[in-house]
Amino acid sequence: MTDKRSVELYLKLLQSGSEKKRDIRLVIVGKKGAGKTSLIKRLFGEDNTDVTSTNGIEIRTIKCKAMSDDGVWNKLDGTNEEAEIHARLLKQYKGTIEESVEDETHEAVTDNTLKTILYKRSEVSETVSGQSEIPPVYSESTVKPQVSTESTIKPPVTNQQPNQSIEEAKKDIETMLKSNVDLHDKEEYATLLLWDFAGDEEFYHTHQTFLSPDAIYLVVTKLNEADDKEAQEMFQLWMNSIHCYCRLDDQKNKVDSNSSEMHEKKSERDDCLDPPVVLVGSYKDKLELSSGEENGYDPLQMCPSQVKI
Ligand SMILES: Nc1nc2c(ncn2[C@@H]2O[C@H](COP(=O)(O)OP(=O)(O)OP(=O)(O)O)[C@@H](O)[C@H]2O)c(=O)[nH]1
Ligand SMILES: [Mg+2]
Repeated sequence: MTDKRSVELYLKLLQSGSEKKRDIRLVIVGKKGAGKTSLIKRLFGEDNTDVTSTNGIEIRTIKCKAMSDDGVWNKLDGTNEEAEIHARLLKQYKGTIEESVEDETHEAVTDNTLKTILYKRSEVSETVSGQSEIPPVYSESTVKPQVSTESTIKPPVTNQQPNQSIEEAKKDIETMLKSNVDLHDKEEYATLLLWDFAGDEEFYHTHQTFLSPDAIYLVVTKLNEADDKEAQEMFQLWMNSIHCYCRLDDQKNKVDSNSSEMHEKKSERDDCLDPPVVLVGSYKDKLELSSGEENGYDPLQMCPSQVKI
């Protein structure tokens, strides 16, 4: 961040390609001691007998593989970071690699692929800026150096010679091509991010920074406190905070104090809660049920009646 030219270059390069985001952020919120961390541990089959209170936000990253169409995510074990990076980069050039494999030796594949990648890169830089502002990686035999005195962005200051960069790029691509990435693999790498929030009120002023519409929320509430006014207010606070960040248009989401209008809008909102919230009732073991309730127990009935969920 201290090298201004590198930042500009990086921002320009970001415009030269796009990728589908396959991350899901699951945010777990609720009042202090509601059982958020215990719930996560339980969901992942971990021991939850000795849980300590969360400080700030604890983030867990769970790597998965997912088919784009069936919605099933399978958890991956071990480190797949390198394979993931290789797959993400090579799949962009699937067609080129396959064409090259058909008529060339492995050596030529690398050269052709590299040529195409480099060519595409300089082509993009022309398209984006109207002039060649991004200093392309080049090789004497393929693409001519395009960094001239007219370039508005100079290459970042490094000790590397241009040929050194191209050699390193070649080596990287060779390594990737040898890494057995299955270009026909229909499953894509995906990441589940679990954000376990601390329930302390001291952290509530940070909500605006961390709550976003690009998440699914688990709101944890103690079932044995369903009649406690303070607990109800806290629960409502979480629901309101989350839905401050919805994406649906204002008309559908605005909670109008005018009651007749509110009832009309309420039914519309019922169908399209956004971002999605899953309500989890904890402390079921501490519920004192009367004899009639024991068999027909409905956790949703325990939710404070005036709370919109
Ligand atoms: N009896 C009972 N105890 C629970 C239940 N869930 C959690 N606890 C206990 O409640 C205490 C607090 O649980 P945590 O999981 O740390 O709660 P938290 O919501 O993560 O708390 P903070 O991180 O401080 O906001 C722990 O001692 C847990 O063992 C439950 O369903 N029943
Ligand atoms: Mg916790």
